[in-house]
Amino acid sequence: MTSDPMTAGTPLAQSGVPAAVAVRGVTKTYGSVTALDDVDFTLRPGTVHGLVGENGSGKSTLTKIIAGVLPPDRGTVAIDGETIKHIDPRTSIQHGVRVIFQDLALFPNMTVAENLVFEGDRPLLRPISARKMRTRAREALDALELDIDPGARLGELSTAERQLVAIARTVSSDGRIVLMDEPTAALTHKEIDQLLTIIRRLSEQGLSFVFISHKLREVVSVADDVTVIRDGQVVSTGASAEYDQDRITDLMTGGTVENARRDTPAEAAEQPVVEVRGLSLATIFQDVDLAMYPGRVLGLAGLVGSGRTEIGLAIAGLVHPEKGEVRYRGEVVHNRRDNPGLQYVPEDRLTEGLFLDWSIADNIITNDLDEAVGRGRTVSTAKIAEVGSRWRDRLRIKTPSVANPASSLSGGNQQRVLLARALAPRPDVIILNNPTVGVDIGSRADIHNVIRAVAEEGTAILVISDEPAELISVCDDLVFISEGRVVDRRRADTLDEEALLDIISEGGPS
Ligand SMILES: Nc1ncnc2c1ncn2[C@@H]1O[C@H](COP(=O)(O)OP(=O)(O)OP(=O)(O)O)[C@@H](O)[C@H]1O
Repeated sequence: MTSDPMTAGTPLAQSGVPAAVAVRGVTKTYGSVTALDDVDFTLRPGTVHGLVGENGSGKSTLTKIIAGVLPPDRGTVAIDGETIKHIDPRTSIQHGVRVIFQDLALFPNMTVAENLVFEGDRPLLRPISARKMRTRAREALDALELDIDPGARLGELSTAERQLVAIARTVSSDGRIVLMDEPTAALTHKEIDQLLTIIRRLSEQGLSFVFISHKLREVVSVADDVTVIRDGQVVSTGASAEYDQDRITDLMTGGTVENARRDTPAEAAEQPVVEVRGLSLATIFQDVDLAMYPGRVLGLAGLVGSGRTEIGLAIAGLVHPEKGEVRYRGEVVHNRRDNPGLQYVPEDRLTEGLFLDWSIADNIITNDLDEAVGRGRTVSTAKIAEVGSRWRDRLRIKTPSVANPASSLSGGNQQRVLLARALAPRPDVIILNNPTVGVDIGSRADIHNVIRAVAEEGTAILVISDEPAELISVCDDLVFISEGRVVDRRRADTLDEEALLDIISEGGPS
């Protein structure tokens, strides 16, 4: 274990003022897995604290302990200088701790105002008046200088706006210590800037934030302090000025991560496996033409909301276009859902992806049941375990046993199970929607290597992504989508990140 002797485990002291949160000597195990091992963590009041680490390093477990959702096996949690004996969610909330989970825990069918003033424990017989609710909602939105209509239904807002409503609710309900897990995963670059500005402003007003993100650039820019966890242990903690992305990456992974660019193969000579012509659906996408070739990785670049996901879904047969056609090996396909040669990996693994109660191995094998047939032509549990273990090793899924439920994995490791499931039947076309969302930097390089290796084997791959570095590093060709239309096509090796970002944000060639 590499550690940073200068700072490892050193509490960030601030003279005279008690820490907003002080975690001391916390250990937490799940069965044979030690998720946290004697962890110290100090959140100074009025600061933003970036918490970083690879997938499965223990970040979510630490936030759950501070939020009182999980009891520690050993160690203590103090809030504002008061050590809390048996921390539970109610005590943590009473002390001003609020967690903004990735799913935001808001109510899409209620208005913004109703979401803002919702109190789960308010007696039914004492409802709040509509006028009071509007006033309180307005105040909460104004406090963050947000231009959002309190009467709008939450489900109609963009993800970024919902994120901001979640923060406004936290502030208006007297939250003072805010724990945010991957808050920017679904936001555009502009929305991320807006969110980070609001977080900075609120911290200057005295709120304290724990900010978990795999996007190290954001962490370095927004945080006052940084803590790096590796395998459940704090390997470094200190002022963010002492860190840059490279140093954090080294500390997280214990070594250097190489993120190579793909050696683009020679011009695609063969026939395309998939050919898309004139694909249109209402105002969502129009006249999309593209081709996917064996052994090549095509990137679909564009802003969130540009229509790129829907185009990917239409190619996968999960959304029905109104016009145009998709050909598979020259034949027009009518029901692509029946085609095991084509696999789609969704971005949202919790709602669209995994069977969380099933074992990791069962999740992987569902797509490749032939492989599970043993002697006597019955499904063999030994074979299922064998296939699961093979994929665990190949994608470095961090688990002591593939018999464990998928719910026992950290978010980034769940992402790998989804990928394994899609790759198991050896598809000849695979569509990956944001394949490394929520995945740490070391695992991202692993997943990129797997994508390249699968392409080498002859699979045609479509990668939908909003990460310029990812598109550049893994793709051969790029198609840019803006407002549902193809606005540009480039070979990836002719662009750098900046040029790519320019095309995406300007919505076409300059
Ligand atoms: N309910 C559970 N049962 C068993 N093991 C668990 C459970 N929850 C987490 N773990 C294990 O504890 C370790 C730490 O997981 P945690 O979710 O805290 O990681 P993380 O740093 O938040 O990862 P990610 O970046 O992928 O979200 C992992 O090895 C994970 O597999």
